Amino acid sequence: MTCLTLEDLSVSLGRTQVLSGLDLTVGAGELVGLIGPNGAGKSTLIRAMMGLIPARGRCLLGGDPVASLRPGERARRISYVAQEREIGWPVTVERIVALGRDVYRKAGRALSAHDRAMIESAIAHMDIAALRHRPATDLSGGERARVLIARALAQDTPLMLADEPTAGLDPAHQISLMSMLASLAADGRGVVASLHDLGLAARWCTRLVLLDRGRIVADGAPEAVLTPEVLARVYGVKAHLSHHDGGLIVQPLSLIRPASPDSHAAVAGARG
Ligand SMILES: Nc1ncnc2c1ncn2[C@@H]1O[C@H](COP(=O)(O)OP(=O)(O)OP(=O)(O)O)[C@@H](O)[C@H]1O
Repeated sequence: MTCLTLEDLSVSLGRTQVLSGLDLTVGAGELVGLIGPNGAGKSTLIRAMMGLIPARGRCLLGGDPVASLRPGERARRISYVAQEREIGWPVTVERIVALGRDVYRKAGRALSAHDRAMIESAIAHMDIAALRHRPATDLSGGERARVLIARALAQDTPLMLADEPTAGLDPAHQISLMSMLASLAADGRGVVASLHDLGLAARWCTRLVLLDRGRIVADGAPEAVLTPEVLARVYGVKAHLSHHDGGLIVQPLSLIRPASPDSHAAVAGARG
């Protein structure tokens, strides 16, 4: 089943064309890692998938144009973890996570037993039980990130879009988060996460989509996308690639040279 379809999607911000002619489908059961250098367009793409910025072409959510959905309907179908982790109000962590259930409740109605169960499950998955009564404004960056991911989890949507969800997390919480995203996908949801850590992307994602200067230059299994040639041309790095427990290990080692201007054409053959 397809969760999300992009057809010839392009986005301009100001006078700059940031995304150009993207075609992509995300299926139920996929954990798609969106990778690419700084400025490649990952956040812009996630925001366009959410219908938060105007785009040309089509972005369909289960067949419906995302821009046509009312905010409440969209929030029942996609959860979104933004790159920004600012929390403006000094409300408790528990209340922030509970906001994820607001999309299912009429204003003023009490939380149902199911709402409470989803909130508790999200709190447990993100290991924030000890923080639940703390004002969210007093938390560290990584703690705040885990609270905002828990809110998205509590939303319990068929598709989750997460913009750099592992940024600022310690290694244990990074692994625990990626494992949880993989279980969401294994349960039949679609998950798209932008990632800079190529090791995590290779280890956990079922598929990688590599963006470079607003275009998809590779799309496929981690082994097909993260080749030495692609890493050199798109990121300008030499990396050590190996296998452990049947999974790909990627460790960037050194700079080669900046990605060349003709990198789009050169790596086009890696498209899946
Ligand atoms: N409002 C804007 N007007 C013009 N250009 C913009 C605007 N917002 C973003 N951009 C440009 O769009 C490009 C893509 O930005 P985006 O944040 O999507 O990249 P990214 O891949 O998420 O980068 P990073 O890995 O650094 O977070 C960048 O070159 C950025 O400078």
